[in-house]
Amino acid sequence: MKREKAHAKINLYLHITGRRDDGYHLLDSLAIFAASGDELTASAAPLHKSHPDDVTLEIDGPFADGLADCDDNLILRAARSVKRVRTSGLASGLLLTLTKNLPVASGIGGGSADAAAALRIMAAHWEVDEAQIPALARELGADVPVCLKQRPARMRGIGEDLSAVPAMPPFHLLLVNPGIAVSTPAIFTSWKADHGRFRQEVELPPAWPDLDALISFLNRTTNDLQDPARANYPVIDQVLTLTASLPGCRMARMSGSGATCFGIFAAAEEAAQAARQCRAKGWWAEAGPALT
Ligand SMILES: C[C@@](CO)(OP(=O)(O)O)[C@H](O)COP(=O)(O)OP(=O)(O)OC[C@H]1O[C@@H](n2ccc(N)nc2=O)[C@H](O)[C@@H]1O
Ligand SMILES: Nc1ncnc2c1ncn2[C@@H]1O[C@H](COP(=O)(O)OP(=O)(O)O)[C@@H](O)[C@H]1O
Repeated sequence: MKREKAHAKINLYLHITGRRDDGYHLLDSLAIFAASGDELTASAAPLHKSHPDDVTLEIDGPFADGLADCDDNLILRAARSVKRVRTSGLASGLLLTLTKNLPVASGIGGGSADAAAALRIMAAHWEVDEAQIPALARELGADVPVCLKQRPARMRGIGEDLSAVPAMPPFHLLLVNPGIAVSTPAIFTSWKADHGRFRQEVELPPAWPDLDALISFLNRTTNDLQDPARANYPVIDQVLTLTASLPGCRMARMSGSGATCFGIFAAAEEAAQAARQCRAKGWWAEAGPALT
């Protein structure tokens, strides 16, 4: 049995720097990963001639219902991509079980992280040239490449142009989602309708020696998708206001196209206490170390 964690991706900042002819937006974003995540387990299964993907997917966990209407899970799309590039026949199929711990359509790339985890598992299980995996990831979605390694990275292009970032100090993340699913394309469209202006790329410092340095850097950045998301979903304002007010919170911001917001904390216990207070509002909230 093989087990892979599909960690939540957090955009610490997200600037829109341009737009391609196909409508995709060019980004400059600093992505990191949280301890929270989905889990994907795989075990070998007999081959079924009738099953086109040689993969069977079962879904459990607290947010499994959020995928009930999804007729083409990114994990199965990843399986079909791998099938195209496999170099040999199969000795066995795969039974995959996704434990869906992350809210769906929530700005923390859960589906992308699941797809990347599936690519890692299937590349190891079947004979696949590792060098082909990044191209498959790019085809599956703009956020999938960064989720392959799950390490802090600067994302440019539409997300596929990845580069290393200065070392980060350790810190703790609070993730809060008020229970609404947000459509990524709709938020990009709202940004445009709101006359969003393209930004210059950010200049990264050579290092962030401590959390104060990281916070003061982040305070000079923004998430360009936050205002359009807040305008569409006022509850995001409530999440940001509460998160920012909780003891020990050094900054609060929305991730990706929302609605999940994050708080940055120096101390684990303060982040854990903040999560309890957010859960008392009926929101999903988790706290844990940032994977810096
Ligand atoms: C906004 C971000 C920031 O990391 O995160 P999430 O909110 O999804 O977590 C990502 O760029 C989302 O990546 P992902 O969710 O994989 O996007 P895709 O499936 O490739 O694209 C969905 C749709 O979003 C829009 N899109 C996506 C990425 C991008 N750079 N520009 C875009 O305009 C397009 O309308 C596209 O049709
Ligand atoms: N394994 C998966 N987990 C989550 N969403 C998935 C998955 N497979 C397909 N999807 C679809 O992808 C969309 C984006 O989901 P997700 O990655 O959770 O959000 P976001 O792009 O906001 O970070 C959802 O609307 C869902 O229908």
